This record gives sequence, C-alpha cells and structure tokens, in this order.
Amino acid sequence: MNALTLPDIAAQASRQALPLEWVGMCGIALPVLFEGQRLNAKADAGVSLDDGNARGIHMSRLYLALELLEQESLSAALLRRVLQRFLESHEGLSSSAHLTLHADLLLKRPALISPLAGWKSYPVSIEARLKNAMFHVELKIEVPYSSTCPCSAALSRQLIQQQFVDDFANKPLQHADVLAWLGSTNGIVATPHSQRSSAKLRVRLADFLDELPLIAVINDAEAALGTAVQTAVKRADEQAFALANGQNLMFCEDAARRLNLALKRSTGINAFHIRVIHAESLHAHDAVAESRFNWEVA
Ligand SMILES: Nc1nc2c(ncn2[C@@H]2O[C@H](COP(=O)(O)OP(=O)(O)OP(=O)(O)O)[C@@H](O)[C@H]2O)c(=O)[nH]1
Repeated sequence: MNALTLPDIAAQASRQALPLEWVGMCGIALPVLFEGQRLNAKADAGVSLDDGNARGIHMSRLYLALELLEQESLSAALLRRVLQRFLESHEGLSSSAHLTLHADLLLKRPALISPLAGWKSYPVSIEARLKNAMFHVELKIEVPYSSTCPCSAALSRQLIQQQFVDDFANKPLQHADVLAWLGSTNGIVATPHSQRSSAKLRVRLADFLDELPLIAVINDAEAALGTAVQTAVKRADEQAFALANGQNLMFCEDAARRLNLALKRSTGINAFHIRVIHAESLHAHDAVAESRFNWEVA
C-alpha cells in the first residue's frame, strides 16, 4: 500500500457543518531553546476550523511546524513564524492559530551571605495567537516567595512585651539580664506565622517586543516582593533570611500592590493580571489577592 491509497478522513466532508474555535494537539514534548537553556517544554498547538464542512484539520502539519522551535532561540518573531506556518498549511480551513509552550525555567540564585548558589525552578507558559495578522503574546510566570503576616507579628510583639513585664516586674533593669533574657525562649515567647507564597503573573506583551522578558519579569517580581525563597542555605543565610522577613512583613494585599507597581514600571508590558496566594500556616485555606491592569478577557 502506498501513500496515494491511504484513506484521508480529514479531507472528507463533515456530517454536521459546524465551525470550531480550536482544534489541535495538547502536551506535545518539545525541547525548546531559551536564553542558552534547553527547556523541556510541552506544546499545545491549534488552529480554528472555520470551514464547518471540513471533517478535520491536518494535525501533522502543525506538529511539523513546531520543528522551527528546536533550532532557534525563542522570540516573539519565531513564535509568529510558527503560527504563520500553521495558517499557511491550513489555507481555506483556518483563520486563527494558537501555540502555548509550558516549561520550567531554571535560574541559578546566590545565597544571601555565603558564597553558595543553587537552582530555582519557575513554571512558565508562553502563549501566542495569530488572527487576521493580529499577533499577541502572553506570558504566565509563577514566582515563589516567603511572606510573614504583619498582624501576627504585632500580636507576637505584644506577647513578648507582656512576658517582659512579667519577668522583670519589680526588678532593677540590668543590661546583662535583659541581654540574657532576649537570648532566651522567653525573649521570643511568640513567633509570627509566615508562609511559602506564590505570585501567578500573566502579562501581555507590546508588539514591539521581540525578546520574551521572562527573566526580567521574574527578577522584577522578586525585587518587589523582597523575600524570594532560597536555594543553598547555611546558617548565616538562614539568619539573613529571618532578618529579611522580619523587615518585610506583608499581607497578600501588600504583595499584590507591590507587584502591580513593579509591572507598571516594566517596559513592553501592555496589560497584566496578578494573583498572589499566601498558603497560610494560620489556617488550612489560603489568603489570595488579585490585581489587573488593562486586562480584558482576550
Ligand atoms: N483531524 C484529526 N486527525 C487526527 C485525530 N486523531 C488522530 N488524527 C490523525 O492525525 C494524523 C495526521 O493527520 P494529517 O495531518 O491529515 O495527515 P496526512 O493526511 O498524512 O497529512 P497531509 O497530507 O499533510 O494532510 C492522521 O493519521 C489522523 O488520523 C483527530 O481527532 N482529528
């Protein structure tokens, strides 16, 4: 049997003449290049099926167009070329093309004090759409960080004050005694709760941007949040982290506002959606805040 005799079901007429908004494949394994890294990505590739009479799209043509992403470093222009290929290979069938890449970006991060460093993994998605020559790119980035509750800190301070009053009642204050007390468990009779937190950022890029600012957005977000989670940690690093958290008390509302201001300062971002999640240790549910700028559902 040769190719000429293979049945082509996709080319048949559809039994129900009905266009479809998105048809394609999800979860295609793809090693993509980004900033010198080979990312182990999963691609979702699709087109609209505007011709309601056509039975199906040509999945293999989308799959083969993805090959471009193996050889060249990721950029907006490259994504656009891939989407153009999707449409060229579906002329008469499709008017919009979609590609989403999901991957973990690995960045090496230095410790706060010691000369150590370690890798942090940031889940990212890059979503590109092409329709009627209109091209859009949206990035999704997850940034983990640490947050300490300001209310809990104030309540803890009050308990420490009460303990101080109890322990030093009717006693002359001696510097050495106070110093020893501060180093005892009574000197920190209550601790504020803190949590591993997560910022889920979605940003829409301006047309003029060719480079995908994943790393810049991560760096800006971590700088705005102040207490990024650490990698390699010695005691000196842990102590510096404790100090940084003590100086950086924040509710989820504070985190969302800081990120809003940081993203507004970034060039090349037209719109964004921020969702911060503080996985509270106080209770079994999360504290969540959202902030949007220029964000309409696309
Ligand atoms: N459209 C469609 N194809 C599917 C689906 N599931 C599996 N396929 C298969 O995907 C394969 C590739 O499809 P095509 O791109 O049309 O393959 P082809 O006809 O050899 O390639 P062209 O000659 O370029 O059209 C076919 O063998 C389909 O049967 C589905 O749900 N929809």
